[in-house]
Amino acid sequence: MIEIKGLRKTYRSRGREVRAVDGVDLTVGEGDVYGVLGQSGAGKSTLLRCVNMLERPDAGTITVGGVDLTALNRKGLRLARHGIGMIHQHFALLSSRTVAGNIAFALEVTGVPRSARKERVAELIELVGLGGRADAYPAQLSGGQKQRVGIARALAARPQVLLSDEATSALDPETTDSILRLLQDLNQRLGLTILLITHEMDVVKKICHSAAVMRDGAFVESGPVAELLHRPGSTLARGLFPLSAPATLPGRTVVDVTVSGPDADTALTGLARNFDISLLEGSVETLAATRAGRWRIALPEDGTAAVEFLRARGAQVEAAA
Ligand SMILES: Nc1ncnc2c1ncn2[C@@H]1O[C@H](COP(=O)(O)OP(=O)(O)OP(=O)(O)O)[C@@H](O)[C@H]1O
Repeated sequence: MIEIKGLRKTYRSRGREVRAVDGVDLTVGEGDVYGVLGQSGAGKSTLLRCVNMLERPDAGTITVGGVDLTALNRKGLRLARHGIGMIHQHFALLSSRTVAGNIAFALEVTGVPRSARKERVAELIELVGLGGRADAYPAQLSGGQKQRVGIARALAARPQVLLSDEATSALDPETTDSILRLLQDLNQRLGLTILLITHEMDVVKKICHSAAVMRDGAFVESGPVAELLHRPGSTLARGLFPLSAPATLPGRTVVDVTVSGPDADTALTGLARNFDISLLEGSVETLAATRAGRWRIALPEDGTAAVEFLRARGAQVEAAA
C-alpha cells in the first residue's frame, strides 16, 4: 500500500546541513499497522510528512496505493491526499467549531456537497465512539475525545491510509489504550492501513504488526515484529522486553532467550524439566503481532545442550548483554 524507495531529505539552516531522512526504504502492506520507533530527532516526523508530501523529498520515490506521489503535479497531489488521512499529537482542531463542525470541515475541503455532509458526519461520530458529543466544542472535550475528533476528521474522505504522528503522546496511559484500541478496531473493520511514528515501545507492542527502528535518519532494523524479535541483537526485542538482571554469574552461562508463537508459553517449562536452570527475569506477553516471551536465564556452566534444546524449539538464544 505504501512503498518508499531511497528517500532522502536534508534541511539547510544557518549554513548547517541536517540529513533528517538519509536513505529510507519502507514497504507497508495493505491492512498493515506499521510503527516507526525512534528517539527525538531521529527523523520520524520528516519521514511521515514526506509520505503525504507535506515535505518534498530531495530524492526517492513514494508510492501510495500504486500512485507515485513524487511524480504528481499540485492538483494530482491534492486529489491523492484525499486517500491519506493524518492525525497529530496535538489534535489541531478548530476551536471555534463543534465536534460536528470540525468533522464537516474536512468534508467541505474535499468537496462533499452540503446535502451529504450531515449524514456522513453522524456516521463518523458513531464510528469513533463520540455519540452524543456532536455539539460540544474542543475546549469541552477530554484529550482522548479530541483525538477521536481528529481521527473522524482524518477518515472523512474514506482514505485507505492513515498516518499517525505521535497520536497518543499527549495522552495519559488509560486514554492511550482506548485510542490504540480504536485504531486497531478501525484497522480490522475498515481494512485501514496505518503508518505511525512513536517514541513509545508500548504503542508498537499493542497495535503494530510491523516496525522499524529509526536512528540518525536511517532504519537500523525493520520488518514484521515477530521476525525482528528473533533477530540477533535486535533493538526492538530489547526495547519491548527490557532485561536488567545480571548478565554474568559465576559458574553459570547466562543467556537471553526469545520465543514467539504458541511455543512462548511452553518453552520454559520444557527447558526447566530437562536442565538445571534459573530464571533471572522475563515475561510472556500478548503483542499485536504474536504471543512472545523473552527471558534472561542462567544455564549450567556448559550450556551447550540447553541452548541446542531451545534452538530446536525455534528459540533465539544469545549471550546476555
Ligand atoms: N524544518 C526544519 N528545518 C531544519 N531542520 C529541521 C526541520 N525539521 C526537522 N529538522 C531537523 O531534522 C532532524 C529530524 O527531525 P524530525 O522532527 O524529523 O525528528 P523526529 O524523530 O520526528 O523527532 P521529534 O519526535 O523530536 O519530532 C532533527 O535534527 C531536526 O532538528
